[in-house]
Amino acid sequence: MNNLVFDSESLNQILENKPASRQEIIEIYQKATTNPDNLYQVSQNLRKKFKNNSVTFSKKAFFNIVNLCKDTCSYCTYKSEPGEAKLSLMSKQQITELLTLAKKYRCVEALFVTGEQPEQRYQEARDWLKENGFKSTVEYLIHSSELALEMGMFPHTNAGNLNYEEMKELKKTNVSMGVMLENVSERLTEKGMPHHLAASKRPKARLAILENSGKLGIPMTTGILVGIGETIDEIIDSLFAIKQLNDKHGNIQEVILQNFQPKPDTRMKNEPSADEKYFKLVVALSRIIMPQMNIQIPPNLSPKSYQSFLSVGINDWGGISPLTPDFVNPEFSWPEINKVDDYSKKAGFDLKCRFPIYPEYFSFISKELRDKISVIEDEEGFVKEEYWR
Ligand SMILES: O=c1nc2n(C[C@H](O)[C@H](O)[C@H](O)CO)c3cc(O)ccc3cc-2c(=O)[nH]1
Ligand SMILES: C[C@H]1O[C@@H](n2cnc3c(N)ncnc32)[C@H](O)[C@@H]1O
Ligand code: MET
Ligand code: SF4
Repeated sequence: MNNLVFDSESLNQILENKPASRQEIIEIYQKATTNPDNLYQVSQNLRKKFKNNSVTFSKKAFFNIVNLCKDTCSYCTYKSEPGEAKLSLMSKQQITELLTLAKKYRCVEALFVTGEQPEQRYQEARDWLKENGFKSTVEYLIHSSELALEMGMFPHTNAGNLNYEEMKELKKTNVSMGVMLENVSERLTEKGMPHHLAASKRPKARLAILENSGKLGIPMTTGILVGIGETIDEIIDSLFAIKQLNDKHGNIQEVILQNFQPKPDTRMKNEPSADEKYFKLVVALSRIIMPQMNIQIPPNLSPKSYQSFLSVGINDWGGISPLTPDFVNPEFSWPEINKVDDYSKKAGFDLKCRFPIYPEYFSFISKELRDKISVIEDEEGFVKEEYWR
């Protein structure tokens, strides 16, 4: 590859004619490590071209349904053991109470999160299910999703590796679902690596889940956890794996780029958080690998600088909760929506409140769900201002 690739105009041309190849992306990255400006220019142009001047977010409440988990990821502080203060086993009443409160705060999304197959490993989880009248966590999620819909909120479930039948059931009530690929690298599952004790994070398993979501036509959120000891090649391979899935099924609605933050009670407590320069390069590469994709970074994980990511390619802030903590990163509180609005405006962008499902994917869901959205959507498919401001 010659120096032309580094020139932003030539880069643009490459992307006009055909998608960038893996090898081109590696070279673009290498050159950008000394001078990232051209790369940023191109990612910003693509972002403008496909996403205009909008940046979106989802006004959500985080339902920590059950945080017992049969797996152990070395970076995770969400997972709890029985008896710990942070253990969460939400009762039906607690779920109803939080839904009621979320409605008062004018939330649109109910984000349901669980550990991985908790009842497979913990008697406490089996007892909890029994007390609430359910045979499985998924059955409980189906019930919770129905409750959310009844109260006028839209469920988005991220319960890790669900099987085809389970996802098919949840599709009836969930407008979208999520599962993070994290990374496609087998190396990260080896001894001493972050996914060694997490069978559900084996790349083949995660890719199979995403493949199933494609077969089922579920609008799907996935993404990469950046800064967990991966190489840039492994990041690039992960991005191409997501692109390939989406080229096949067209159901990947957004890619979350989540920057690792160390947690004191985890094996990775002494590892540094993801380097911001590196993280920004990953954001920009994601935009040029998938020019039309919705690309999200969580603003709470870059509290001092999140607005600067608008100029390297992102177009979404993900879920922002006015009432619940981010149970995955509890030390990082959500910015106020008004602040995010101000910062976005100052950077030249209009903040819009989206549903958990993006407007481009409305045709994927049932008429029943579609009708529920249409009551409060504006001409562009976002949430009418009067429903969330
Ligand atoms: O508040 C959070 N929301 C998380 N979300 C929700 C996300 O921010 C958005 O609200 C939804 O994706 C809506 O599209 C996730 C969704 C996924 O599908 C997979 C992983 C996450 C991770 C988080 C998270 O760590 N914190
Ligand atoms: C729910 C999602 O949160 C992300 N996640 C888990 N632990 C951390 C951490 N320490 N820092 C940043 N993100 C994390 C993973 O990507 C997981 O899939
Ligand atoms: C905090 S992670 C929540 C979802 C699931 N346990 C996963 O890792 O994908
Ligand atoms: S990230 Fe998800 S699968 Fe991994 S330990 Fe945490 S809850 Fe379990």
